[in-house]
Amino acid sequence: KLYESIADVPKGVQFDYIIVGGGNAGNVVANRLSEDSSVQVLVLEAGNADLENPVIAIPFYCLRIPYSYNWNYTTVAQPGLNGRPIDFPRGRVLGGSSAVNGMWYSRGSAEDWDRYAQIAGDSGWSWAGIQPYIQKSERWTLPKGIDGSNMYEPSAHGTEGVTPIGPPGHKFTIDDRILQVSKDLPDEFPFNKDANDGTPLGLGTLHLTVGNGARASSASAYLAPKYLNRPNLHVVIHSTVSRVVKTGHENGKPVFRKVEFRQGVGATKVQSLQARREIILSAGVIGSPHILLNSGIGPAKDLEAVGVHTVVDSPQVGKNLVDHIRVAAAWQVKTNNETFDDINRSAELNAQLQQTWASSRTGPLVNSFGNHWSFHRLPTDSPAYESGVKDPVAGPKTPHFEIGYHNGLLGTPPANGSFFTTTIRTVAPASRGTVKLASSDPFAAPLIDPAYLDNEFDMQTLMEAVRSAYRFVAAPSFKDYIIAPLGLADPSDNAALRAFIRNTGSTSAHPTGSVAFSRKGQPGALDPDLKVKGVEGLRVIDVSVLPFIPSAHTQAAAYIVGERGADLVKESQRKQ
Ligand SMILES: Cc1cc2nc3c(=O)[nH]c(=O)nc-3n(C[C@H](O)[C@H](O)[C@H](O)COP(=O)(O)OP(=O)(O)OC[C@H]3O[C@@H](n4cnc5c(N)ncnc54)[C@H](O)[C@@H]3O)c2cc1C
Repeated sequence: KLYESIADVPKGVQFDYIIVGGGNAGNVVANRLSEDSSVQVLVLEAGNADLENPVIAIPFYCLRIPYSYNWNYTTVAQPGLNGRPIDFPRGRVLGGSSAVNGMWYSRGSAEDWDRYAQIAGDSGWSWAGIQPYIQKSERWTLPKGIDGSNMYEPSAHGTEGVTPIGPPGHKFTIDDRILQVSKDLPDEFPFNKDANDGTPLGLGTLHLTVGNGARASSASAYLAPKYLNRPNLHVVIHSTVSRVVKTGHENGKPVFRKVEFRQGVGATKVQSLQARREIILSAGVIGSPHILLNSGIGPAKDLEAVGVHTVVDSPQVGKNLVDHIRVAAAWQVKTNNETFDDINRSAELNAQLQQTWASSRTGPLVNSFGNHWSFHRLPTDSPAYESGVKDPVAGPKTPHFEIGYHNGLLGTPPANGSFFTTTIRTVAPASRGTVKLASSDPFAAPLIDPAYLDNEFDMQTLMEAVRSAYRFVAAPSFKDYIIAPLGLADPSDNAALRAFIRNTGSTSAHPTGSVAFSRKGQPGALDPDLKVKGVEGLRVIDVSVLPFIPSAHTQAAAYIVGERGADLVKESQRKQ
């Protein structure tokens, strides 16, 4: 059941598992662990639960989601972005970032996952090893009126899982023009029917976590009423966890089976709860390392610097933060009343479309903010290879960068004009950043440093990616459509291109890696079974566990990590 307050949970229940964070991965874990009716599962989520709010439920409004559903983090000043600190969004609502994201669903390359397995020394993390978890999480669903041919490879998709996933449900006239580029420029933009089959390179139709025209989040899917009604599943919102607390020693290691938390906005009282088996941190790439550091599990030197007592010196906690740096390039296009700029500037049109959405779940509001993506390798003669930085991709079939295609301006357009935008991101960056404590106050925001563009490899990748986007709009099928670029005039002017990237670069909101796994017995934050090294009773299950960022949008990884993480917990339980 969903509770507003811990005081409402039936008295006397002893929780076997306490999951911190009812986000993307956390709700998957909660669902799977509560399949066993003999265990009691508690989820503590800091945010509220607001799935019916149209701004969350209507896919097209994903760029309008207000700050009240967000942790409102800001990075530290980024030297690679000309000293700018930037917004760093993370969902703070039941469903976590899956309730506020753009819903694009991509798994990365088979090589990404095979590298995880190799790092972990655990074939369960390989591409072959994760297939059962993809099947468990995915329920491939074609939207009304979409036949889906040329949009996916059926053998790569599960139809029996929990989360509805499918191609966009509304076709724009520009869609044919975009796909025509794969015929105009087949060497650079080869057609790829399905980027989710382990080989993402090429241009094709993207996939979305949308079902019956509405956003599917881990809350709407994994906490659907039939699951939330289980008598052994308890989800409490408005509960911000500050620390895990040592409760004793087992096997010569400190045990952490207690959480401290505050309930409600502005509350000062700290409450605590103990789990019989495990505490599972699913608080995300910032929340999970933040809680560990607050608890004295982290690099001793950094903890002492802010006056936090070290319980376990774990140098890798909070290290290895990686995100996909991105820029957006936009063009004014010949007006055809077909771009979504009109929706973004007309309240009247919005009202009409909302009615259509509500009555038939059709129309442009069933889409996110783009229908196509393309994934690319750097050319073999790229100056990136001369940068002295090791090529960060997982293998030869893994992309270095991605271009997303958008049928309008992202954000509020001017009063007149129609636009086309590309979002351009490195999907295999070399940069590595940190999450650190700002102070010993466990409720103070941590210091977030993604270290964007701190190396020439990433800069060269993004420069090549921007040039590629400009070549895209110069393709025969596009060039009659384009009027003029809005920002950067000429991407062959290297100085201007660098300045454009440093002045406008921002987050893709895909950070991973801040509590990463490594081989058992090797330095690192977690073992391959996601247990915190050097500790008993404590695991992390969210995208912070991935030692490299996947060459993909990261929610698919959250579902996969959640599914496999839950199985690993069950396996430990069986062994006990
Ligand atoms: C704006 C935005 C757009 C994105 N777009 C896409 C996209 O289109 N496609 C894609 O694949 N990915 C996208 N992503 C990324 C993707 O959504 C995330 O990588 C993924 O959902 C992360 O899952 P997670 O379980 O690791 O963390 P989250 O889903 O962020 O879950 C963490 C949860 O823990 C809670 N929490 C944190 N700290 C505490 C605490 N101290 N106490 C209690 N609760 C706590 C949070 O409120 C949250 O609910 C986007 C992300 C954002 C923010």
